[in-house]
Amino acid sequence: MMRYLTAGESHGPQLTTIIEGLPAGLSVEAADINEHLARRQKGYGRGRRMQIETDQAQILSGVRHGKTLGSPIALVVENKDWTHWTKIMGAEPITDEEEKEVRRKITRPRPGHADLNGGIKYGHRDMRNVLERSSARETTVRVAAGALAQKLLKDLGINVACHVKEIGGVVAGEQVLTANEIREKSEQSEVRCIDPEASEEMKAAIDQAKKNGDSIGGVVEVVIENVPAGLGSYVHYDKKLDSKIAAAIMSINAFKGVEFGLGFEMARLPGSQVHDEIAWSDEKGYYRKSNRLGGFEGGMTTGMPIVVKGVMKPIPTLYKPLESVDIDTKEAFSASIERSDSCAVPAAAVVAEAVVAWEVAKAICEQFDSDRFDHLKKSVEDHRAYAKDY
Ligand SMILES: Cc1cc2nc3c(=O)[nH]c(=O)nc-3n(C[C@H](O)[C@H](O)[C@H](O)COP(=O)(O)O)c2cc1C
Ligand SMILES: C=C(O[C@@H]1CC(C(=O)O)=C[C@@H](OP(=O)(O)O)[C@H]1O)C(=O)O
Repeated sequence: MMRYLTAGESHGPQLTTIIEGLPAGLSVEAADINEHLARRQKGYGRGRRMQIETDQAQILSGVRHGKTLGSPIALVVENKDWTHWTKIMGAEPITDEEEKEVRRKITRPRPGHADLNGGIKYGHRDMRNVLERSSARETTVRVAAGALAQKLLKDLGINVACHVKEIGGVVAGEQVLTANEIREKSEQSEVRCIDPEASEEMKAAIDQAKKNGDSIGGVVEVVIENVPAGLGSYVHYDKKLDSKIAAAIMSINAFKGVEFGLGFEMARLPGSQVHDEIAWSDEKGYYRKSNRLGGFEGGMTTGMPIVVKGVMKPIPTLYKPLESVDIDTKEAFSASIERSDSCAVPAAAVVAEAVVAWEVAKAICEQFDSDRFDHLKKSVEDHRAYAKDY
């Protein structure tokens, strides 16, 4: 089974992930990962931290001469910012005097961040201990793990893309494009949006929010094309692949909702305008005449593109902070102000792409012969041929 763990604090020395279960013999190089790390760092609306970091993955185990070994893969990404935080974030004990000097204790929790709940849960009186791990800095290594999943999918002929549909109420116009076209067009936009006019309006909305000391959220979409039909299962609740993808999206910091295909609009439409008619052709085998369900029926892939959206709430840290309470004095205060992004929706789209790719790759490796990549490829090809003529 494919799985990974991550470790690391936002201002600690590095982020680490250990990834297990990828087949042996998959071609992988650091460049495959770094491409996605760079994409995640980009995007209009990010704060100063992204000018400090240049995220690069070091592959420490599990890959030899450009091929996976089948053994656990350890990846690390350094935090360049660590050099400014060694005393504040170091593991070694410090004296009371040193602590007074270096500590930036957080006692005024930010509404919408993990500060207060995390402090109560773990008994921390300095909510920096919560912030450091609840920070979306951790998504760096999730994108690194997702990059390996994306490499596996790519080598099986499965294309993955993401783009931004909405920021701060500005909605991109609808376009019918392939995953590769979405990737190409969205990468040309500073907000990762395929509609150039909406891109400019989104940037203006971000500027305005920043000027107001406020933040804005939005909607991202992930598209995965050429997925084999029948991934996942209907036989048990925990085997439904759409539910795993939904959980993966919801696990991204600040994500509050998920939709497949027409999503919540389905509530307002009759069945005849929601379900996708089934057809068969010599060339394609079974297909759907539309893809309003976003690639899933019964917790299983239909073979049509997976189309999933996630909504990101506005960033919680506000330069004009909301009211909060100091946990030492219980007095009302403005919440802490930390260096912050004003909008991270374009970056979050890349994270969404990575976590969805991971779930799809994992489902493939669970369903097919996956100790060796060459066997996996053959097994997927055989299944495609079988499903076509079923
Ligand atoms: C890519 C990305 C960047 C983020 N940047 C910030 C930020 O600069 N400041 C902030 O307060 N929250 C930021 N967030 C959101 C917080 O991490 C998130 O709101 C927090 O962990 C609380 O979790 P919840 O919103 O899921 O409840 C970011 C999220 C993502 C995905
Ligand atoms: C570091 C990243 O995002 C961070 C996510 C984040 C948060 O609270 O989630 C807060 C900010 O961190 P800092 O306080 O160091 O400026 C963001 O920059 C990153 O995406 O790599």
